[in-house]
Amino acid sequence: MSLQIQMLGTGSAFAKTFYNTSALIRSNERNLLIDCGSTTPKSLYDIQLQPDQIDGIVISHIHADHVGGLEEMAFRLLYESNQKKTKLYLTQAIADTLWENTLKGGMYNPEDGYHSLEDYFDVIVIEEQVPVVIGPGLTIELVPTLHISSKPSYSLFINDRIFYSADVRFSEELLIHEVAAKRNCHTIFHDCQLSGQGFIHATLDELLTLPEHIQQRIYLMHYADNMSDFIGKTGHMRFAAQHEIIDLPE
Ligand SMILES: Nc1ccn([C@@H]2O[C@@H]3COP(=O)(O)O[C@H]3[C@H]2O)c(=O)n1
Ligand SMILES: [Zn+2]
Ligand SMILES: [Zn+2]
Repeated sequence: MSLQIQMLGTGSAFAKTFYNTSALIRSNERNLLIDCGSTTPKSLYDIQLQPDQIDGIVISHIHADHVGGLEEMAFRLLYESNQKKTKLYLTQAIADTLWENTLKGGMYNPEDGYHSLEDYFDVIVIEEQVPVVIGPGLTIELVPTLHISSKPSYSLFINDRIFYSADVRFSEELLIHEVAAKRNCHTIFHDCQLSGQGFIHATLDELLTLPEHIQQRIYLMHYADNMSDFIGKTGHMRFAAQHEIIDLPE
């Protein structure tokens, strides 16, 4: 069994030199996409991966840098790949609003029989905080975390031992108690706002308050275009690089 994560993008919502933060989990020939932002299809194109080679997409929350590429993925599967549907893993809270408030504008096409999310995707509604088997050697669990108040938003545990924050505010409780102490995650992918106050994202200054043994497990992602100004200033944490493939212990 092998498990790898390839960062398709490591940029913030407004980054222009990095693609939107999104990752490809590669496990035993299966490809699971975490989020699909507006620039994710171009990143997949760069690594020569076609939409029909993606086995599933899991959605953390509804912001364009995390779901803005779904329309293209669905249309290309439909019109270029023989009406193939990809699996879309999401919670009920996300399913309730993704179609109605984000995708319907471009994708509602009753004339041809396209009325809902299910007409484009093989929708798999998953419970919060319940691990779901994606395939042999791969489980994911979506845990609700705080990003924008009143907007459903999730971080992920992969095989219980890898934490992927998606977009979250800094939380010592989450990182020190849940991720490090309780689950003993060996690898952590965390969003990082490099400067300014972190109203809705964890800032670098906040992450630098974590103990060294936790920082050592952290790859920083979702950073702005001025990332290079911060090389050498991230304590024991590393920047995840775009298209970098990281081998993960299972
Ligand atoms: N209350 C908010 C809401 C949004 N934003 C900015 O918009 C971006 C949407 O994608 P994101 O990756 O969550 O980052 C958000 C902020 O840059 C913000 O700065 N404050
Ligand atoms: Zn984001
Ligand atoms: Zn967001």
